[in-house]
Amino acid sequence: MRILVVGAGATGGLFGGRLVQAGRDVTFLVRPGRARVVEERGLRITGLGENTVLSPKLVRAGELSGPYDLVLFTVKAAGLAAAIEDVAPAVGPGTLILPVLNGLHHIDELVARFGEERVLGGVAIVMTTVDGDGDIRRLFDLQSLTYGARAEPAPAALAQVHAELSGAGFDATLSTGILADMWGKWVFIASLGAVTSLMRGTVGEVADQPGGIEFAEAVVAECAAVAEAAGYPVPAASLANTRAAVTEPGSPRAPSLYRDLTAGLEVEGEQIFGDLVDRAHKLGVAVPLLELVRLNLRVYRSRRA
Ligand SMILES: NC(=O)C1=CN([C@@H]2O[C@H](COP(=O)(O)OP(=O)(O)OC[C@H]3O[C@@H](n4cnc5c(N)ncnc54)[C@H](OP(=O)(O)O)[C@@H]3O)[C@@H](O)[C@H]2O)C=CC1
Ligand SMILES: CC(C)(CO)C(=O)C(=O)O
Repeated sequence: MRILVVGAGATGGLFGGRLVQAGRDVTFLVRPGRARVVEERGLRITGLGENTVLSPKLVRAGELSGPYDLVLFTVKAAGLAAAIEDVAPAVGPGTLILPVLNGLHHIDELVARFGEERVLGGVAIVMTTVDGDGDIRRLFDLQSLTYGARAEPAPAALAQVHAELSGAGFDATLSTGILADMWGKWVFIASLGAVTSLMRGTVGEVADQPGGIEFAEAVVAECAAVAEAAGYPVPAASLANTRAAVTEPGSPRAPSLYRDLTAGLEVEGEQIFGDLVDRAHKLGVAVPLLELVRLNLRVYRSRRA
């Protein structure tokens, strides 16, 4: 199976790198700057005692030949529209597309370009970043990828995709309820992102202040209410995990959105919070805290512009 990984950043570098290590036929679609770094240093995965150096196949936009069987989309939201056009020559009638972006906004864009039947749902649970040297640094011992068909019947090639992704050094799960999984992850990332980005602090820094835990719990309640109204209530155990993760005193936890924010980089504010607020309004759910986060990040983004 020919696999194209779009982007060799924090998520694409890790999952694509693991697939390369496992001997799968993987090519990374990269832009010139990233290509230079990977060609000079190799694709390096570091952190948690690891020092892996790989020399994967790279391809640039305009050099793609023939369709791939699986396209793993690992760009950030701001790069999605351009990446969709770059990757189009690699998508044929039998290609399946597996995006790992947070939220749900990207599904509509991918479906509009490539068709309903081609786009799977996906959830990545990792904590990785690209460091100053261009290496993929693992910050936490999490490596899991969950994917599945968003509607029945599932594409025939999905079983083969699952076989290719399995046994490659990360947890690979074929889900029969991927939309619910995506909503669950969205509630988690929006809760964690809202608490840390609005307060400009890690989970522990917020939880350690009077009122911090109550604030975080109120954020989780808003996010969960939207998911429930949308028809994807987060199971109680999963919600309890989310609540525990965002209220833990002393915890250094923070999402990639917070790392981007504190580094002065572009953030996925509209995709993670704005989209949730819009859906809440349509569903009649009150989300004053999420509206505040959206406004806060809009101000941040306007100052960057
Ligand atoms: N990092 C994490 O721990 C997690 C992130 N996520 C989500 O995954 C998604 C991806 O995030 P992440 O991997 O962190 O982002 P990164 O910015 O680290 O990586 C994205 C990569 O995509 C590349 N890219 C963008 N456009 C193109 C293009 N047209 N062609 C080729 N490459 C392109 C960028 O290349 P260039 O270097 O040229 O800019 C960059 O290397 C986000 O939605 C994020 O929220 C989900 C779970 C965990
Ligand atoms: C919260 C986390 C680490 C889970 O994978 C994530 O999705 C992110 O940082 O973007």
